[in-house]
Amino acid sequence: MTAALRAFRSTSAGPVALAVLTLLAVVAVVAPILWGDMATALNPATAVLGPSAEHWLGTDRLGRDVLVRTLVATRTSLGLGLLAAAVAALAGLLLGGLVAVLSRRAREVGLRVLDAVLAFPAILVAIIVTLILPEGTASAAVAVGVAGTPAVARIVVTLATAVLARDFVAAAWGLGVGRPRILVRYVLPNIADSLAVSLSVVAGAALVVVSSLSFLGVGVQPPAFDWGGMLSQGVMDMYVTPLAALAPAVMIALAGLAFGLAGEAMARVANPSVWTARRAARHPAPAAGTRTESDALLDVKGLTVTAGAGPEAPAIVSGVDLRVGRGDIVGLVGESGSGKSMTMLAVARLLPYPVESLADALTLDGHDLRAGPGERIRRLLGTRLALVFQNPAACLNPSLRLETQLTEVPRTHQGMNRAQARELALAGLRQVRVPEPERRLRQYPHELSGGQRQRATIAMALAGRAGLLLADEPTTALDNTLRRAVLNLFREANAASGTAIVLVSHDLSVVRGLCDRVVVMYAGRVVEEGPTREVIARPLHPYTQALVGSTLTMTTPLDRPLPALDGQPPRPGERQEGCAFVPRCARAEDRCAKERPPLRAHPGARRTACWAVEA
Ligand SMILES: Nc1ncnc2c1ncn2[C@@H]1O[C@H](COP(=O)(O)OP(=O)(O)OP(=O)(O)O)[C@@H](O)[C@H]1O
Repeated sequence: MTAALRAFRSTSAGPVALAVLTLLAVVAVVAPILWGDMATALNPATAVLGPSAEHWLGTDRLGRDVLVRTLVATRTSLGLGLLAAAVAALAGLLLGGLVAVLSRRAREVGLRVLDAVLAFPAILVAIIVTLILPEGTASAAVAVGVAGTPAVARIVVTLATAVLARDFVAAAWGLGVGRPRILVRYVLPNIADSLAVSLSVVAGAALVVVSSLSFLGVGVQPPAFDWGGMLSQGVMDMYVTPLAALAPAVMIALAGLAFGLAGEAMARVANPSVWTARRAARHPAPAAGTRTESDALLDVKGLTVTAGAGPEAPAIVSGVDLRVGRGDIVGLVGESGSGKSMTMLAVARLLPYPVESLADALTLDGHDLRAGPGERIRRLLGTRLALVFQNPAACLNPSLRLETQLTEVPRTHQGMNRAQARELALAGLRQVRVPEPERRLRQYPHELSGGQRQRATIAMALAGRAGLLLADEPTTALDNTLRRAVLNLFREANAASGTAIVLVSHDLSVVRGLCDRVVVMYAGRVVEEGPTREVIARPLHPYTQALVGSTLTMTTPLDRPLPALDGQPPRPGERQEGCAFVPRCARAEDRCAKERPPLRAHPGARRTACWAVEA
């Protein structure tokens, strides 16, 4: 069973929808074979009878068994509903896709036309189209499909417009990729999940509208019959045999509801953060926020991060220990892909799907964080942990003004009123040297430059006065002067409020200027750690030596190129048994490829994982 199907079934609506739809499908296949003749056989002698042992739901005015006819009508009703949904989906997809990739002005016109058509009730449009189309059972379904097309097209345009605004599509336009290809290769795959959800709801609605047409007498024509037609006839004998109307009505409601519930379950599957969070909560772990004995502010032991669940999932981070005391400033360095960001995201419980984590210990201020994103954990992380990410756009809500975002934490967690929180936000923006801070507060994130957005997120992180700041490449988007100013701010926050900081960087010079201690990661593991000055002055691990050797310092001779480390680190899933650095290591011995060196202690509070370094 795939993860998605498992997830579908794990929702409360999923199993019900699945069971009802399966039952309906079986009935649609089997009932016409078993009772097809019985459902149409006329018998005036048994007309309009109430329920009996022979006719459980009674008979209609032509003496036909209501239960048998209701079951046999399942095939026509479901078939026509699905046909209508398929027509609406296909035509809507084509029309919506076409409008979405038009030039901006033409798209606006297309949208207004769609909105105007949508103002007409779909059933009216369906009746008009039915009258135009040649008579036949499928005509009603096609008419309902045509009537549903503008609604699907509108959904497609809305979803596609959001994708078209993303950077990777802009890059594709820039490379000269044509409109049809943009639509098929770039837009459709990225809206498929949301679209699938909408289409299952459309299928339910289409079934109801097809039945309504038959009820009104313009849909399925006798001798063919569906639930809508049966309902129409049943209503005439409502006061004698109410079940003749009730049975098809219940089936229409049941099928419509099942499609709707399937849509809801699919919506939850399309948003994996919902169900992965639930699954995480089921992992055996201590109760949320349980206090432990650890005296460190952040204590991570044996952290493993995998790209997916189960023993086969490739390990991104393996057995990382990270201890941060109150007021400590720790640097986390390593090449791109070494797992620095994943370690940070695991601590903040923000790993993206399908990445998962396990740890022997994961405590913040003595509270166990492993029990998943419960309310207590969320409050704990919200008050004691602040985050600055590499990509500032990802941290700011595009639909809220800066003022709302910057004042949220002080108002929620520090009990400040609006004016006090605004003053604090202004001071924060001035500290990070954002020009015209009053005006900026009234602006939305898209009105700021990338560097200004980054500084705003730093101001936001510092405003919360959290005990621990996780900063992932916080100065990458900034020029040299601003970089120094931001690092000074971190230093001041640390000195004034004792804020502990974990600074993720691939730039050793940034770490050297700020951090007391440095942790070096390679291929998802810690390979060296110790006091920053000591590690940089006398690196023990061959990888750290290469890293230090390739960093520009005041004493670096400028007449020679900087030494660079050849080769690439192994990717997750490609890592071998022994030391992952072996293919690039000049000091590798036989043992290194077979046995992974453990992190061993060395004098001066240092640790390194290398067989070539004397213990
Ligand atoms: N969503 C994801 N699913 C699966 N693997 C992922 C995902 N995101 C990242 N990875 C993998 O995790 C590994 C570590 O990534 P991570 O972002 O932690 O590295 P990093 O050391 O922070 O690098 P950088 O300095 O480039 O940010 C990479 O090899 C990457 O391919």
